[in-house]
Amino acid sequence: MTKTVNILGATGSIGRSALDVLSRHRGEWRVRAIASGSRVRELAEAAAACGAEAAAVADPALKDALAAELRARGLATEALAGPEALCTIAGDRGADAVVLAASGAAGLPQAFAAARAGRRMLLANKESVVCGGALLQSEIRRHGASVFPVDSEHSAIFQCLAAATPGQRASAVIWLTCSGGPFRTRLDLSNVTIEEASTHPRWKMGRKITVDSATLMNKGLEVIEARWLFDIPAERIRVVVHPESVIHSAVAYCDGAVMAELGVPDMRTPIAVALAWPQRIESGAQPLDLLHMKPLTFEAPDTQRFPLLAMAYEALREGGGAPIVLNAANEVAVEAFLGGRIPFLSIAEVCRRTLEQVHFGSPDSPEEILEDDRRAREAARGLIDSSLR
Ligand SMILES: NC(=O)C1=CN([C@@H]2O[C@H](COP(=O)(O)OP(=O)(O)OC[C@H]3O[C@@H](n4cnc5c(N)ncnc54)[C@H](OP(=O)(O)O)[C@@H]3O)[C@@H](O)[C@H]2O)C=CC1
Ligand SMILES: CC(=O)[C@@H](O)[C@H](O)COP(=O)(O)O
Ligand SMILES: [Mn+2]
Repeated sequence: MTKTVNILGATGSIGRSALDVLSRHRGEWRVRAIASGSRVRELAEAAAACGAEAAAVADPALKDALAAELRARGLATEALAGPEALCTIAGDRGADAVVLAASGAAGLPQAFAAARAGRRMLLANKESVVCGGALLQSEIRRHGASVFPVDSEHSAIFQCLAAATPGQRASAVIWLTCSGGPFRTRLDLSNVTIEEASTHPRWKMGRKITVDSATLMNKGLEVIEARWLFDIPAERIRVVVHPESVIHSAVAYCDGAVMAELGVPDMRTPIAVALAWPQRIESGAQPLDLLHMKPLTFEAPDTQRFPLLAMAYEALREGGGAPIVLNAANEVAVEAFLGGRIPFLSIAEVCRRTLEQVHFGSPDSPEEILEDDRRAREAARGLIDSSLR
């Protein structure tokens, strides 16, 4: 029988890769609904290509524009708009799976909606795991939802842990691999350009995550993501720089065995894993040719030049609202950097100062998380504005 899937963030890098994988399995999978932030033309094009029954934009003011784009392509796709419509799509019990691939904390309500509806969650949006913390995990368990990580490292860890017993997991150590980003060997980061920070050495991704990889904040977010997705404390999560991005992460067991997942850097592989698990399906990714592979190298991350990685560990240790504050400050600072308002090095500085300034306890609801997120953003923007005066 054909299965159905909804995709949040369908116009983005992950969303397009997911549509590509699905297009190879039209007999088994049908796309039911897709959603994006504001780019209505791209969303309508995606609807035309995948035949979605409904399409939604987060911006409520764009409903008519979306409807016009759909009509212009002769589509009967229903046009929806607004954050509630996106949550309805995320929690749609008529879909067998939902791909959560919005960028940033904007994806948080969608993750909670999917969790509360007990969905099969194909989870790319790491910010929702970072901000949702223990609360999101408890909602996932309470409502019988299941999470299949799409983030490449977490997909690797998921596969390396798949056969582990609870006893084996209890002492397992996660090796989270990190490309090192575009500035791994660059000593002076004071004159980094937007273009340089927006070019990843191995992966083609959205702009925000690409800058996060350049600051190593991406790895910091991934440490927090791994802590919650695998219920493993920070002390047993280690980061290793592996510039070739062939080993996507590894798990070390107490007997000395280390399980790793390898592959070419292509997000269609983790998407296919998440979609089909425990089966495996063709993804379109090239096979890894072990005979012609360059040497694999490893080094320790430099937390002096890239302090955001250490800040993420600290935020995790501090707990409460600290990861929410760090994430919010980072989103604001990255946006300011990409807008040409602050230099690259100020991203970490804005995060550090916001963490010093703003403290919240553990949130009790997604609404409280969003309120903490809003207040942290306000503080980060204040710091940026005062630094520009
Ligand atoms: N790209 C990658 O290879 C990887 C990405 N990830 C994670 O996946 C997520 C998506 O990343 P990526 O695809 O690169 O990002 P992109 O910037 O390429 O795409 C972001 C998507 O989110 C949509 N969007 C924007 N605002 C909202 C909103 N309020 N609600 C719903 N959707 C919204 C955008 O729509 P619009 O086009 O209309 O703006 C777009 O479809 C991030 O959390 C990232 O960290 C994780 C691992 C790898
Ligand atoms: C593809 C993916 O999962 C990204 O998160 C990628 O890992 C970024 O690479 P680095 O953050 O290691 O540079
Ligand atoms: Mn990743």
